[in-house]
Amino acid sequence: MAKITLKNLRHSYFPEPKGPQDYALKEVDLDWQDGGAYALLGPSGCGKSTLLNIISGLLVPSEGQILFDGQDVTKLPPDQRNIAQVFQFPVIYDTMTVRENLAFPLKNRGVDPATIEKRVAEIAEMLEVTDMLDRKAAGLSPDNKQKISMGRGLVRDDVNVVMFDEPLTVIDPHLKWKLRTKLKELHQRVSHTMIYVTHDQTEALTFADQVVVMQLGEVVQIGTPEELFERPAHTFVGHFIGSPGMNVLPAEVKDGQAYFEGQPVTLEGPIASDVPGTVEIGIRPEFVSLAETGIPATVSRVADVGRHTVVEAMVGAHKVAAIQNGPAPQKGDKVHLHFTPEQTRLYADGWIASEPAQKESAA
Ligand SMILES: Nc1ncnc2c1ncn2[C@@H]1O[C@H](COP(=O)(O)OP(=O)(O)OP(=O)(O)O)[C@@H](O)[C@H]1O
Repeated sequence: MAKITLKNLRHSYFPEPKGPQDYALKEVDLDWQDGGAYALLGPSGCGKSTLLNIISGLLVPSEGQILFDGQDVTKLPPDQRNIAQVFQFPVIYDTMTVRENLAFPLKNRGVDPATIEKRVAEIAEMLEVTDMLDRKAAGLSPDNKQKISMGRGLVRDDVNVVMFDEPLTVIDPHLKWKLRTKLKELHQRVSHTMIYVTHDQTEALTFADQVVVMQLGEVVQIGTPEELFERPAHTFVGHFIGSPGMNVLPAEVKDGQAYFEGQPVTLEGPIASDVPGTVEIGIRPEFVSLAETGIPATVSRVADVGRHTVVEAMVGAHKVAAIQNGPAPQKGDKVHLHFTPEQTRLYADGWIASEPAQKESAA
């Protein structure tokens, strides 16, 4: 295993890129720590596959370097990078048994038969496929085939990184959660560096210790699932993670005070008195409550989603979502909204511009 460093990485599919819009990857500087469980999360077209292909060696970046434990591998072909990859669709040999499929990557590398037998038995036990070892792969269900495909990715213990590219695409929805949890457990047992590529926040947040969020060819935030939820560094992260996503509301700043629709709003911490660019307030629906006083609003929609109610209320022309655990109002009700100050952030041109709340000193 290795620490993977991406240094000043940029990639354009155009031979002569004219500006940032021509780059699929704009500027990526990243360290993937040895043994980490990472998710690469972002919408379709944000550059996830481009980044993955650069790490695996299928693509040489237009600019920048890839280092494995400090060694430059930018120009090395895939077979010299010692990487295991699990794709969207199972890559297994139908004519072989499950045992032969799992053994294949080891046999290919000349590993001795006793070690192969031991390792295959371990991986089969972890994936709960021991009873299938002597069955031909052709007869397996799609999810079992994908399990074997994952097993082939995990069976070698000498790889630098195991990369999963949307591995649950073919899996039935009711089995997805099972495999997702299994993968997390497998990471804890085999402790390989793993990179899990997905556009699905649930998959990313369940699997990863660190989530790398990408948008339009850029990394917008790297953090634990809690950090991404608690304090999104960019409004995109706030929108993309959470259900519903963060409210992003147009704001004004005068003399260090933020306003939404003319109403003063208390933020988590200090801001510069003159915040440049487009200014917005970000507050998650979990931290908006209906109160006696606050910002006047009219309820426009009430949705009971089981554990709680999502209330949408209009403040002028702007919709604000609030998660309510108590009695729900009705459509058309006049209400007041209260934003929890420690959870209310300011964003300038999309990026966070308020300071975190000052912790009281223990003096
Ligand atoms: N071979 C290619 N030639 C030209 N443009 C490409 C090529 N591959 C990808 N792109 C463009 O590069 C950008 C990033 O694409 P990429 O496939 O890396 O994104 P992604 O996040 O993996 O999306 P998806 O989840 O849909 O695969 C997109 O604008 C895409 O159209």
